[in-house]
Amino acid sequence: MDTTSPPTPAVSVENLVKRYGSFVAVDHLSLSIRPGEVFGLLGPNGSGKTTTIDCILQLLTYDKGRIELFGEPMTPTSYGLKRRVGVVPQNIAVFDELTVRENIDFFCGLYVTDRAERARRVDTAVDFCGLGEFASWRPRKLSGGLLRRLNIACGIAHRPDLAFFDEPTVAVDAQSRAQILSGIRSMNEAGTTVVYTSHYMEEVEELCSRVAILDHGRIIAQGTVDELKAQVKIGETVSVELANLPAGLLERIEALPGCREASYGDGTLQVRCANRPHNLLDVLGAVRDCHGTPGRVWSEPPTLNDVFLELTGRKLRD
Ligand SMILES: Nc1ncnc2c1ncn2[C@@H]1O[C@H](COP(=O)(O)OP(=O)(O)OP(=O)(O)O)[C@@H](O)[C@H]1O
Repeated sequence: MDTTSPPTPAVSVENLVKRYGSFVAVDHLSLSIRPGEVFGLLGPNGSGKTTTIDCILQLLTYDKGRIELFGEPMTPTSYGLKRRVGVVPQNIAVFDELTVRENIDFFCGLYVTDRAERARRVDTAVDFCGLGEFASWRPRKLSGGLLRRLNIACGIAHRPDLAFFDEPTVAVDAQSRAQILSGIRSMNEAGTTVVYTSHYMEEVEELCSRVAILDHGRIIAQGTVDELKAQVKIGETVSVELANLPAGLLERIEALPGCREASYGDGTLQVRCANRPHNLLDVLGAVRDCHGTPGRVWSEPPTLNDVFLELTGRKLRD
């Protein structure tokens, strides 16, 4: 018999309710984030992600619920706990009149008073976010990607045990995105628990050990990406290159038992399938019967985006 008790959660939220007037933005939400995880919080616009994070951080009052960090109740005056937390907000929050380094030093100084130690941590954060050559620049001269990296450096320079990243890669180029993601990964490897919200499913799939999907202020699914994929009825997407769409093929495909949705565009037939065997063979059989001449044929397993669409019925940015 396994007698080891589960580790104390880094974040525990029980029955959280937040109303704006009569509108319920967070509706009896409970979640538990284990220490050492990268936990993804996903949901369509307005589903309550930022509100939940702001309640956890005590930046908002809430109507009901219990919030604990590392086993201690989190309250507006939990200054000891707040020191252990880093926040990278969705909106860039830096001072225009300070340089890159001065900004990071200011935010780090809210938690670390020892000057020598603070200088070391600021240096590390500057390197970590690849801001070395821009350390003396003012924010208005920085590109969007560098500004995001500065926003991150300000949130994590004090080396928190728990870090919240609210859409940190919005509107950044591929290079900054890669830098941000690898930075978050190495922070996590060094021991920081990470809570991550994003509208980019590939990022979440790559980065997060567990995910919760929110809709209308409620958690509608929670688990590892593989567990979520197993919960829904979607299977692979089969794609077939066809120079022309033979008459009757789309109707024939749509009548297949495994077809959930079929479309043709840009010379490619795409069939989203149910989770059942022989989808590829069935699709190719229908193409052959309609005298189609396939070019390339490929099949992709379901993605987190497919899971999200099935569960919420919506694209992330609708
Ligand atoms: N101060 C406010 N007053 C009234 N309603 C608000 C307020 N702040 C947020 N809301 C509403 O609460 C709901 C949840 O908003 P929230 O910002 O938490 O969503 P989100 O999931 O973070 O969205 P996004 O992906 O767009 O950042 C939305 O319907 C929003 O309009």
